[in-house]
Amino acid sequence: MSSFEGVERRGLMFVLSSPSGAGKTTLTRMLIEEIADLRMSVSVTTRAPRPGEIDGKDYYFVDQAKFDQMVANDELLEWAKVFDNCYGTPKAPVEHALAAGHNVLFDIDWQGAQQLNSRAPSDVVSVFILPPSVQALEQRLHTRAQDSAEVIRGRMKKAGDEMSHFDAYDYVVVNDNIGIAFEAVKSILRAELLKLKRQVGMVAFVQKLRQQL
Ligand SMILES: Nc1ncnc2c1ncn2[C@@H]1O[C@H](COP(=O)(O)OP(=O)(O)OP(=O)(O)O)[C@@H](O)[C@H]1O
Ligand SMILES: Nc1nc2c(ncn2[C@@H]2O[C@H](COP(=O)(O)O)[C@@H](O)[C@H]2O)c(=O)[nH]1
Repeated sequence: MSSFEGVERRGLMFVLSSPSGAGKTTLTRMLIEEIADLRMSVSVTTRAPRPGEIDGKDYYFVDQAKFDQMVANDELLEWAKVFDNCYGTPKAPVEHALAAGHNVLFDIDWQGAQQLNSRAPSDVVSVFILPPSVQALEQRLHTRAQDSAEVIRGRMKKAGDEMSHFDAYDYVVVNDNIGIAFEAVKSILRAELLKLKRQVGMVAFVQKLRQQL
């Protein structure tokens, strides 16, 4: 448990999903920079690193045998096959962060969000990020300039499938202007952190206030 203005709080799992290129990596980086007490969950993947990606920071890059071993050893909180590669969330760091009262941020697909939701429904807050248009989505994938034309075509093909799961999320944000989308996502997180059920020390806090009257 952590403490916020003297009141003990329970950590939450904040999940962002979107079709590839809608902007969740950008938003997660902005959130981590600005919000204290928020820890990024670093996933394992069998995908090859993109230029500039750092092992242990952006992902843990592993081969299929290592990934399968992690699944068999129950080391992943959730995992899924996305665009022909495997991705998963290492369990131990998330459990340690939550136990220490931190909030944990996840950039995962709809299958992972579904698995987290069924494990810990009251601790998960999920946000689906949409692009303002299909043209903008494709443009962003090209501007990012980190995937081949073939990979981009594949991701655009699957964007519709990913988007069809928007209604399983708690919130939906259209990322047109990045500043506005960031403010929206931040407001969601701040409001969720103030929910009474997460401020587990509030009963004691109010009792103390009343005793002083
Ligand atoms: N509101 C925005 N307007 C214009 N460009 C944006 C906006 N948001 C993000 N981008 C750009 O779009 C590209 C894709 O964004 P990002 O990598 O964050 O997407 P993603 O959803 O994490 O994709 P993936 O699922 O493939 O990892 C990046 O180059 C990013 O700088
Ligand atoms: N279910 C999970 N999905 C994950 C995880 N880590 C990332 N992802 C999702 O995969 C796609 C592709 O990511 P990219 O980095 O190759 O562009 C994207 O939708 C991510 O959100 C994970 O641990 N579990």
